[in-house]
Amino acid sequence: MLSANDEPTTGIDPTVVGLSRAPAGKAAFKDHMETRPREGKSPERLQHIWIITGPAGCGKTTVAKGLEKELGLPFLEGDDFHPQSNKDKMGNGIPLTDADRWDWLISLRDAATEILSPSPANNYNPPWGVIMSCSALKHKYRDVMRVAAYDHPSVRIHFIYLRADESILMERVNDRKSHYMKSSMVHSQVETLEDPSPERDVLTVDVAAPPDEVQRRVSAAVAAKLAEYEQQ
Ligand SMILES: Nc1ncnc2c1ncn2[C@@H]1O[C@H](COP(=O)(O)OP(=O)(O)O)[C@@H](O)[C@H]1O
Ligand SMILES: O=C(O)[C@H](O)[C@@H](O)[C@H](O)[C@H](O)COP(=O)(O)O
Repeated sequence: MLSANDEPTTGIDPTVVGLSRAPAGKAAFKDHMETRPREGKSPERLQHIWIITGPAGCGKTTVAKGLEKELGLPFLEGDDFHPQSNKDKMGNGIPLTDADRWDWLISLRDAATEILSPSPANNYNPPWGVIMSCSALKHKYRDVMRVAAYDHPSVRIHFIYLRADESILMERVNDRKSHYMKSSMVHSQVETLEDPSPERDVLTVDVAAPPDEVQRRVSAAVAAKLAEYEQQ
């Protein structure tokens, strides 16, 4: 049985790059979708926060929506949590500063922990996880998200880092119309990015592939991570 502080120690490499095999589909996640405590298992289920991360244009929203559908979990769109002042700044081609980002990150984190807490809104039966999109470009921004597990021993944080070259990001942001983030911001996003790949709770997915293939890679990474917990 997995206790609150245990982490999987199986041999599965947590860094998943360029997987090409399809995941087992919805069945792979069935056990985690179960909302009742199961006999013989701890009634305190683990809850997972899946943070889809990477610079503008890497495909966070696209992937998060795909996972939302596949896992049947709530999705928090990071863009929706920016104050208007941040959107105006980015829309004018001015990169955000650390000071602009703290409250945004904290509000996203708080929204995730609220969803995962028993409340009248979820009939005291919160979901087994939540998905969010959030660029979380720097290590310290990711640490803000990691705080979500400090006071909630049943919560596990996973970053799914969508890795792409600047040329791909430029292409995708250029193709995306009616978004405040324009392609002139891509370079500063890449410059600001501190490579998340070496961090132990990060699953890295190469996204230089069509959307269906990227979605398969992400689903496979999620299924592999969940399988680690099942093996405990
Ligand atoms: N794998 C992909 N291949 C080609 N285009 C993609 C892919 N994933 C997303 N896109 C497109 O790229 C643009 C940016 O994707 P989006 O999900 O908004 O990225 P982000 O949320 O990271 O900024 C959108 O127009 C989207 O339709
Ligand atoms: O879809 C996008 O283009 C990005 O998700 C973008 O909208 C995001 O909100 C900013 O990237 C946040 O600001 P920073 O990435 O500069 O922290």
